[in-house]
Amino acid sequence: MISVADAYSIVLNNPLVLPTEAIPLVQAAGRVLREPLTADRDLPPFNRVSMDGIAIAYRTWTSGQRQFRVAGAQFAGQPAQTLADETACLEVMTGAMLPAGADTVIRYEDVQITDGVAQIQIDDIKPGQNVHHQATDRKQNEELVPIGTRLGPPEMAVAASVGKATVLVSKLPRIALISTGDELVDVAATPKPYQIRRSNTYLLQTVLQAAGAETVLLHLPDEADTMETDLKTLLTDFDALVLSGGVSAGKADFVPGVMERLGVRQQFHQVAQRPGKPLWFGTSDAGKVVFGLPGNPVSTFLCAYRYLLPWLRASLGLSVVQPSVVRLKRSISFIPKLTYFLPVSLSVSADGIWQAEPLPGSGSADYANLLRCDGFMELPPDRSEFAEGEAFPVYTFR
Ligand SMILES: Nc1nc2c(c(=O)[nH]1)N[C@H]1C(S)=C(S)[C@@H](COP(=O)(O)OP(=O)(O)OC[C@H]3O[C@@H](n4cnc5c(N)ncnc54)[C@H](O)[C@@H]3O)O[C@H]1N2
Ligand code: MOO
Ligand SMILES: [Mg+2]
Repeated sequence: MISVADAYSIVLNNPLVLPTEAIPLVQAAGRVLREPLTADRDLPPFNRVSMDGIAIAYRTWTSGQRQFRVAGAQFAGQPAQTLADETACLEVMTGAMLPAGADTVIRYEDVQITDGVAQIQIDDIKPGQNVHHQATDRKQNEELVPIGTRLGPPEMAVAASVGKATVLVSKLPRIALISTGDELVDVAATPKPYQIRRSNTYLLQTVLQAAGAETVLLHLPDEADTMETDLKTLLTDFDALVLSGGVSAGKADFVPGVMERLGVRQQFHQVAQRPGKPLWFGTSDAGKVVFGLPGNPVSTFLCAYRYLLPWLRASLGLSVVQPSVVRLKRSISFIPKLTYFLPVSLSVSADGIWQAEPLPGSGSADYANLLRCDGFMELPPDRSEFAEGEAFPVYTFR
């Protein structure tokens, strides 16, 4: 049995090596960049007028001039005009190029235009005001967004503005989510008294799709030969397999043995944790990855958040998300020498500090208990009493 830390580093050291694909930017939201985004032009690319008004040469203001003949108008989308007569002004619109010969813009709210003459009505203007000067924000050829960044709203805006009509991203991994167990029936079925509906794969689909993977939900019966035949094909068709069930000590727990026969190298089996002790993890020479999650739903759930999700993020080239550290709202004890992942609900105390209410439920098959929880608090294996006010990492799933 290995520690949580060792299991976690083995999992993170075996990410998928995902190929890249060039896709239209309009389909790329949420995908992970595999090329840097660089500025093809200065940002902004020209001296951009930032207020509707008039443009003048500031030195006329300092010489005492307050009235300006309106010599024309510069609109956004037009090449820059020239203020030929510096004692005149040009009307300018937001987003327009600042006309040559002008350097300062006064808003319409601060001028009175009558019969083609603009009268400035404020006492103080600054040189260069209301102009968003070229290259103020970023310079041409500067790297704006590094490889390994997920394309969120700001990144999509920048990608569009620098002209990335197609963008190189990590191919979405194809992951088979496979429940095992003869007691399990389909969601649409009416279970017999000794059957239950298979819920784990729906939970796993929710976790993985949100993080950026293509998933397919499958089910295998407790038959070693059928499992071996089907899993052999699935290993070819998918980048990774996530099984739930069939990894503990039961006579129908065939996953480890079948994986061995299929040449998937066991990286570890059993972790010193609760829930999730029977966790199995393996890799194949062809670069495929297999998670054998313990079947108890809370165990599947915890292993998905503590191991599978960080692994998917690493495979996509994303950085690791650190858990938040939260104080216990009341003391709790846990005797076994295992890392305990305690279901908790989170709230803010009167003095504005996040706190965690222990909600152990009735154990790792009590998936309904998770409905009132926000995450799992990780309690270390080398002690059994945890006091109110002590702070520990929490893996949130909300
Ligand atoms: N003698 C021992 N027995 C067990 C041990 C052990 O160390 N020694 N480990 C316990 C722990 S911890 C867990 S977790 C479970 C894990 O067992 P398996 O991974 O073999 O899972 P199954 O036996 O197939 O199922 C366990 C439990 O979960 C239910 N289940 C399974 N799949 C689903 C699903 N897709 N949706 C909903 N519920 C599911 C299944 O009906 C069983 O009740 O082993 C303990 N035993
Ligand atoms: O992994 Mo188990 O979930 O502790 O029951
Ligand atoms: Mg079992």
